[in-house]
Amino acid sequence: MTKTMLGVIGGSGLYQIDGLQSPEWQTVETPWGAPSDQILTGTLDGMALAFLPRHGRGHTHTPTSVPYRANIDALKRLGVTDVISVSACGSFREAMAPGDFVVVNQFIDRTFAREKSFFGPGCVAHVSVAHPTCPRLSAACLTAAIDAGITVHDGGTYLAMEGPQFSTLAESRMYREHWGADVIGMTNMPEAKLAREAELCYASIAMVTDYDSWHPDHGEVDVTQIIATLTGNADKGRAMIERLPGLLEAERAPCPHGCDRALDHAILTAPDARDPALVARLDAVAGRLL
Ligand SMILES: CSC[C@H]1O[C@H](OP(=O)(O)O)[C@H](O)[C@@H]1O
Ligand SMILES: Nc1ncnc2[nH]cnc12
Repeated sequence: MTKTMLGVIGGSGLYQIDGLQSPEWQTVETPWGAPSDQILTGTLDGMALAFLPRHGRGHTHTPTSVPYRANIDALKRLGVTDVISVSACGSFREAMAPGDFVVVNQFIDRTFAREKSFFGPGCVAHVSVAHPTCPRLSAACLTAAIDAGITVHDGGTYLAMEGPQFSTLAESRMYREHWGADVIGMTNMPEAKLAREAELCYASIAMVTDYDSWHPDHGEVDVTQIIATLTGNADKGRAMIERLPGLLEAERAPCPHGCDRALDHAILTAPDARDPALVARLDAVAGRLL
């Protein structure tokens, strides 16, 4: 049995968390370059936790420039078993109102300018992302949010766009009316896909900050308004995270949904045909099998 270690990736407005015992900002190097920032490690109610601000402290990374591979590799390298992704998002549903949380369980990936896999020529792998989030970890987040008094929606489809500009009105209407998306953001992809490749359980908690541009009564998206909503609700995210150690097993049984075994039958390249340099870079992500 492995010990549970939580990894929290904080999105816009969540650049640090308080209340950790033995907090330490650590520099982690990876074969994929530097993560977005140093990683804050410590314990929360006896459970090891690593926190990484996705855009860096000071918000220096754009959604496109976030080093997604380095971030996931660094968390895995530190021993993280379960990743909680916290993000801001726009809403396509009247009922998913600003300030509400959504436990995302599906994605439509419309990003196109990012490295999306740890694998490549010389070590080819195909993992399933049919169910891209971990139901066990998502259920714990849902309970934590309810316990923290947050209005939270159980399940939702997150459309990941490239950005950094927000959507046009026509795109917003198309995603909402024809594509069945519930929320929109710029960062959960390829993060979720990479977490699956790295055999990490992944849950996504999206905080609604706006109604994108489709809503007749709300006008267009305005980043000032988004930040105001985020700032006013930042404590909710922290309150949810604080409750997670009490809801997760300290000693981790194999994930009932197989997240931690995602690579079992995924690597296609024959052992003698593998590129040694790529295999070396995969030490943290796929060292279990390579
Ligand atoms: C601050 S508005 C746009 C920005 O906010 C979201 O970031 P994150 O997902 O990291 O919370 C959105 O995806 C954009 O990157
Ligand atoms: N409407 C929106 N579109 C894309 N990303 C967002 N992040 C917060 N609100 C957003």
